[in-house]
Amino acid sequence: MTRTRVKFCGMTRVADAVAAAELGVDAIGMVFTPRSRRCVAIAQAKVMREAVPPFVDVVALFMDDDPVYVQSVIEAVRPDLLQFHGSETVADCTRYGRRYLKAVAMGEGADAASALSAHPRASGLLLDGHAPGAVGGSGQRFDWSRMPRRHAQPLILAGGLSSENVGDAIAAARPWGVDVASGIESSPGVKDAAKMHAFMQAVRTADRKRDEA
Ligand SMILES: O=C(O)c1ccccc1N[C@@H]1O[C@H](COP(=O)(O)O)[C@@H](O)[C@H]1O
Repeated sequence: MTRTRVKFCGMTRVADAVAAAELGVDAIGMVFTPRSRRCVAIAQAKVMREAVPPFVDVVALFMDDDPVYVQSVIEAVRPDLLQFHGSETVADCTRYGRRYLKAVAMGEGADAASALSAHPRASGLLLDGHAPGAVGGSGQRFDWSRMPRRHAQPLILAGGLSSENVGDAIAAARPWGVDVASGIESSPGVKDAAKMHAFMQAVRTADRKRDEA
């Protein structure tokens, strides 16, 4: 039975994190890079972390951030996974001794195959839309046919997903997982309960269609 994994990213409110967990998400993302509109304070992240039930992973997202800051987040929030969105090398990602996801920006002309092979130690690779000049989490999608069909590590599709297009994205790219921030929000960092619910429904419908095909 197909079960596309789901991560809701950019959580800043406890109620949103709890609602996402109740909907059955596999992971909740918190953004710690100060360059993001969704950057959450460590104190607030600790409260959210405590509210997330077992069997739901907490993912801490960074983008070329100072290692001292990254380490302070790790110690305070105790995330299950790290997610790196910048130009971090393997050494930058592995220095904390934690499991991590590495994002690959799928801008025009990006070579997905070589970008993916550059991070053999990542627990998963996240292929993301890339809007020139934007930081990330900007709702920019990419051509899903560019997503490799097979790879040694789990591949996660991100960028501009919403309840309206995630079914088509899953049918086209058959990702191991999907990740969404802006498509489930009313404003940056503020999640919309109806959009979160509709997104999960759309994923499960797409999974059923894959099994019936
Ligand atoms: O969400 C952010 O603010 C963010 C900042 C910097 C790097 C990545 C960020 N979010 C990640 O972007 C993708 C796609 O987001 P969207 O659905 O297109 O808004 C997702 O993986 C977020 O984790």
